Amino acid sequence: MDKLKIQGNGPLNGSVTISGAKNAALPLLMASLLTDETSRFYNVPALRDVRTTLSLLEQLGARTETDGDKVTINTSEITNLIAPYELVKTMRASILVLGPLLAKFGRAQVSLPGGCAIGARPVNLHLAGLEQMGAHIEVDGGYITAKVEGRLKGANIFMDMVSVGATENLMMAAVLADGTTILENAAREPEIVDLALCLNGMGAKVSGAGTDRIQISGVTALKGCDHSVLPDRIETGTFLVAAAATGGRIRCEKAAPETLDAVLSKLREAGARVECGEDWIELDMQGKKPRSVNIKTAPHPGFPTDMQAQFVALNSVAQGTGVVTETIFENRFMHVPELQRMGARIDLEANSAVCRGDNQLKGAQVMATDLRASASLVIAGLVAKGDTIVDRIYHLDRGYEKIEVKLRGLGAKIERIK
Ligand SMILES: CC(=O)N[C@H]1[C@@H](OP(=O)(O)OP(=O)(O)OC[C@H]2O[C@@H](n3ccc(=O)[nH]c3=O)[C@H](O)[C@@H]2O)O[C@H](CO)[C@@H](O)[C@@H]1O
Ligand SMILES: C=C(OP(=O)(O)O)C(=O)O
Repeated sequence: MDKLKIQGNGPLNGSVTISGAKNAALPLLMASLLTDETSRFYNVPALRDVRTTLSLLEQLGARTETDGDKVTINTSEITNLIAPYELVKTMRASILVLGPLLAKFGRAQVSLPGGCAIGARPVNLHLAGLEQMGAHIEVDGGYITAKVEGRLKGANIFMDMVSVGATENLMMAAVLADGTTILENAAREPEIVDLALCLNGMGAKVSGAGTDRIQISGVTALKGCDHSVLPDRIETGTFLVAAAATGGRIRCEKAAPETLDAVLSKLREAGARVECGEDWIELDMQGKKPRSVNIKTAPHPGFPTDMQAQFVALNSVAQGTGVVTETIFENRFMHVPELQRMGARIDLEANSAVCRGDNQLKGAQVMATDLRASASLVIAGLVAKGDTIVDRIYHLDRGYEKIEVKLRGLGAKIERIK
């Protein structure tokens, strides 16, 4: 199993190119199931989750070709409508084949994703929305079996929690439904806007994406697409926090600053000078230590839960005390005990982490437990005195493209140990 060895060596400095967003790429690739034609995607990140998605699509009968960051998918011969446990257990986003398969082929069988390190993560909203659109759904033996007679029917769906995945699944189901679907209390994440943009490019009629009310007028068929994946706002935020924690100065190229308002505002509060252009962000700590910040996660445009762990690492070395409150997932503080092993002074109180800064972390052997927890350990390793070994980095490889290569480009001493 690969590990990362990090030797804390001062401020990050330089320029880094941001990859396409994992959380945009996964639903976009699944959307190729909605057409018989060929779809072409650009700026697709080379990630484990993308490879898993392509394997899943291939199992269903799609033909895929990857050439650098371009992925071509032909879905003219989908022969299998089952997403098996072996793949779904490694990537929860596999549930996103359910809406497209049901809308296009009238049936699908998808393994229940089950819980994961950060929480239970049920899919009740996905299933309830599809049922409202006329699907008959059974859950048995760990599998969701969904069927519909003829086409799905447009419906007015109110989701009583804001869910990114349910919004995406129902949006993809609704584009081929008979009639109009309204999704109320929809998630407003930039990745949903990107999906709507792609679907409209395929001939769908989606409006309101980016607001909490999305309207979809169903059409009978969609064509293939040519779509470039949105830049990864979480990868961008992770590099910016790493630079801030080390007192450094970096420039993120090919980024999407407009998707990062809440994160940039917290970085400014932490004392960073942040400047943005159309597709770049520069952060400069001017050699200073960051100040601790208080954070409360919330659905977009609130502060993203996927950036929470990185800010816990930042607060652990910043000046003063910062309180980080997690409101989206019930178990997303798995990084805290590992950071404590490096000397971080953090108290967990209900769903808050009270981080006392003014502290020098020390390198240690730590274990990655989930994707963003891993990122926080890497950041801690960059500011710690001595060597840090991060184990189980397969979590990191799900969502960060060549993170050690990119960090080395910024001057970090980090290597992958096979
Ligand atoms: C691949 C992808 O895009 N993953 C992102 C997506 O995950 P994902 O789409 O799984 O997250 P959701 O937005 O659905 O989850 C938000 C909350 O709603 C709950 N819930 C969700 C669905 C449901 O049917 N019932 C239910 O109770 C979840 O348990 C969680 O507490 O959004 C999360 C929240 O921004 C991010 O952390 C993930 O990185
Ligand atoms: C939780 C995350 O991803 P996923 O929903 O794929 O588990 C994440 O990207 O931080």
